[in-house]
Amino acid sequence: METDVGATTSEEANGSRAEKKPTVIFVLGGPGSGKGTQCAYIVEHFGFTHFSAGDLLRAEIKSGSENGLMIKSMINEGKIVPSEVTVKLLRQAMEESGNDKFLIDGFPRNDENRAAFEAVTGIEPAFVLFFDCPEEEMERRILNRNQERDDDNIETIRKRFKVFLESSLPVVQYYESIGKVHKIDAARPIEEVFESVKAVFTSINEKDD
Ligand SMILES: Nc1ncnc2c1ncn2[C@@H]1O[C@H](COP(=O)(O)OP(=O)(O)OP(=O)(O)O)[C@@H](O)[C@H]1O
Ligand SMILES: O=c1ccn([C@@H]2O[C@H](COP(=O)(O)O)[C@@H](O)[C@H]2O)c(=O)[nH]1
Ligand SMILES: [Mg+2]
Repeated sequence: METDVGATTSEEANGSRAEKKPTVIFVLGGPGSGKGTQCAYIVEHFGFTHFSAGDLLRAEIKSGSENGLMIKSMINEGKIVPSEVTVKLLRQAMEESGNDKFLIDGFPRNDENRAAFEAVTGIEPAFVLFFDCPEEEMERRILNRNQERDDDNIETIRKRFKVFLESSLPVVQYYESIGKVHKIDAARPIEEVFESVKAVFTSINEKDD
């Protein structure tokens, strides 16, 4: 069965039945803080489907889409791709997944992203995981990562850090102000970080029972 992401059913239009919205968790943190790494573990243990917004954008470049060149040049400059492009890709991926529990990694990147996602899908995140890590550690990790990403060079990394501080941290602060952030110390070994992540998911599952 397809997950209905932000669509309105005829019954809803009549006001007779509200559609159950999918559960979305935003996974935020600076470049190289370990978002993708931890999401892989969460998927294994808690049955979520993981979408990295960056991965979806890189796939869009590879697909030869008409937006490909624009996306490629934004990524190479560490800039934030327009919300309409990213939200469309996320919405499509969620609809096609067949799941109703999503980890959205590396999005929203700015306040406009956040507002566009909520307006288009009608979904607010259940909570936000924020991986907190010092810049020197993130830089070390990215420079040691061998994924052949065009933006994993020191010049673009510094631009990505600047954009993170100026545009993405305010989104985390917004969610903090409404009590939705679980902050994780990400400057520890992978297994230790996951112990803290696991504790968040376990306590939320217990509350739901
Ligand atoms: N806790 C950790 N300690 C040491 N290395 C780590 C840790 N977590 C992840 N790494 C490594 O650091 C690199 C970056 O991790 P990852 O790709 O998960 O980060 P990310 O937050 O998704 O980065 P980006 O925002 O650039 O996509 C990878 O090579 C990964 O293996
Ligand atoms: O919502 C998003 C996510 C990513 N981008 C662009 O992609 C790169 C790489 O993102 P990662 O999360 O590190 O994979 C990022 O620097 C942005 O240029 C985006 O525009 N919007
Ligand atoms: Mg990543």
